[in-house]
Amino acid sequence: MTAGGPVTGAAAAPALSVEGLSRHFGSLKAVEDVTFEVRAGTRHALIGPNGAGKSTLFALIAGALPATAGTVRLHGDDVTALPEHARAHRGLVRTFQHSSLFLSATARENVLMAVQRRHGVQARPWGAVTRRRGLLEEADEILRQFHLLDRASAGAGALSHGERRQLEVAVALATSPSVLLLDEPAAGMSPADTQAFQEVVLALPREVTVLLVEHDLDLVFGVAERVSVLHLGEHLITGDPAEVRASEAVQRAYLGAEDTSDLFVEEAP
Ligand SMILES: Nc1ncnc2c1ncn2[C@@H]1O[C@H](COP(=O)(O)OP(=O)(O)OP(=O)(O)O)[C@@H](O)[C@H]1O
Repeated sequence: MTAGGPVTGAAAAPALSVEGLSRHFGSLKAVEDVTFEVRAGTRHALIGPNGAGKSTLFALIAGALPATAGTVRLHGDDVTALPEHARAHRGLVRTFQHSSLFLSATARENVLMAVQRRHGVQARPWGAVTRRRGLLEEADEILRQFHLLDRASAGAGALSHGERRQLEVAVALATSPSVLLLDEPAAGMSPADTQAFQEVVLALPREVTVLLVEHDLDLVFGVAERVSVLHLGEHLITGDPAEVRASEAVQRAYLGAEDTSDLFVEEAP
């Protein structure tokens, strides 16, 4: 395994792949023999009805939960044995469903701390944050991309729910990930916040591959170029949105689920 990045010669490898990945809880097969790939540079969504195994699979990919069987590869490199922080160090970075921000620090300080970590500068959230001009400018540029520059001096705890979710992605992006895992970002968001968040995801740089686990199918079909569907722990299909919508197996899996109608409504032109 090569430390610090993709394996040389593996340029054609998918950004992320899972092969035969399983996680059992006693006799419950929460994730069972799942195999799919996330191509480099794509916005890829993972969906499925309640209890399908999405959160468990996400935790296996991030390294928060050990697999019962199978392999996780990052840029072709087997990272299955690595803990979450080591995967993050290699560029596989997740945002959390529950806020991971320093709520007593400002929006700018939150991004600055992530920028500092990337540059190997010691960050001290409880004290004065080093204000090196270049790092500060970098942090402000990220805040600008996320339409948060005018909120830079606000405490993260004073931001609206939607702004906080955007700040979480800004903080993750500041660590320069190659694969960004977004864990149900629209949870608890208003439709307007979800729309703003969709624009943020669409504006992310192409060097960053995005894997999104999300219940809000408007957001999923608004951003995803590829979609993987889980059902009862098993992988049903990975394809482009039209293929997934047309899949009878997917239609059967969603039958009776409240969000079925959304799944099959054609996208607005
Ligand atoms: N720590 C655990 N111990 C035992 N069973 C678990 C555990 N975590 C998840 N499960 C079970 O695994 C199955 C898949 O759960 P998971 O949360 O991964 O599904 P999900 O698709 O994310 O569901 P939802 O959409 O409702 O969040 C469920 O039956 C759940 O009860």
